[in-house]
Amino acid sequence: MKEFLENKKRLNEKIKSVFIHECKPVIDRELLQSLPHLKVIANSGVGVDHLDLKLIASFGIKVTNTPHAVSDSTADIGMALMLASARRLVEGCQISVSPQTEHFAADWLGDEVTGATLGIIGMGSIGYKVAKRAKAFEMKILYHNRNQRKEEEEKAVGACYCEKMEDLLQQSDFVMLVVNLTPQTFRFIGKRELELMKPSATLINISRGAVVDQDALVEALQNGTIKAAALDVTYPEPLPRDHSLLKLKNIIITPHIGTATVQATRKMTEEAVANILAVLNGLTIPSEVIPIRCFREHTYALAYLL
Ligand SMILES: O=C(O)[C@H](O)CO
Repeated sequence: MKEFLENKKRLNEKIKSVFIHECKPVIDRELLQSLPHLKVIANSGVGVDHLDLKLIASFGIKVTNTPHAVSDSTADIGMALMLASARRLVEGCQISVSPQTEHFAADWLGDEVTGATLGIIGMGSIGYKVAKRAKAFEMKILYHNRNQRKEEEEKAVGACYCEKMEDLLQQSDFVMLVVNLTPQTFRFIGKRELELMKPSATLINISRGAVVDQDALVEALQNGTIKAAALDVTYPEPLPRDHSLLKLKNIIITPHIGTATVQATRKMTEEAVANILAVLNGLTIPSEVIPIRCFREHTYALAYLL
């Protein structure tokens, strides 16, 4: 145990120095070579686009994530962004605190989500939680899933499957992105896709910033191709202060807070610990991430095991 703690301290020192120098710990070949006893990288969160899974696997190191812990809080952020955008909550808040409040126009109107069509792109566990919430708001739900049709989930929430994403884009009042970032979903929503959307539609992104072509989004928001956007994720994060997206009025941007709740943080830690213990004890790993083609940016947590 003493040795374990000493090694952990040494690892923490190493990781800390990477944080200090680069503001994010890059898990590269050099770092992995310097950690010959590393057994598992336990990611706190579901997205692993920041990890080079093949490289890590080539060192015999396991990668795990926490898909169950994040689904409620991330689905809540999706709903919060949709409602805030539809009801112009941020603008309303600004009007309330501005000295010009008395000039508040009586025709200042938002939209109701009740009865509107929500198109969910990516019906994984977060997408499904979004659909359950949208059902309670009496929305019409469409979904597109690249891998497989989810018939059970479809029935449970009364969702309609769109085999072609184009159909979903053309019919939805709100389009919510809930896909993983992979080479296949990189810039998944570009000029063409935005042009397929209704001019009255809103794009909501709770997945990863790079899923959207941000230049095309700026253009679409400036020229009225779509009505508004609500993003919890951008590329990069945070956006440079002079970025065009930050100058637009018809956008809400939050700083990637999908999992930033007390409850999700506790659940992520519990899930990560369960994963680590399973690797240590040679048991079935609750949430192992199998290497596929992936993106790599940074990582959140490392577990150093003897
Ligand atoms: O991937 C996740 O779970 C969240 O976006 C936190 O990074």
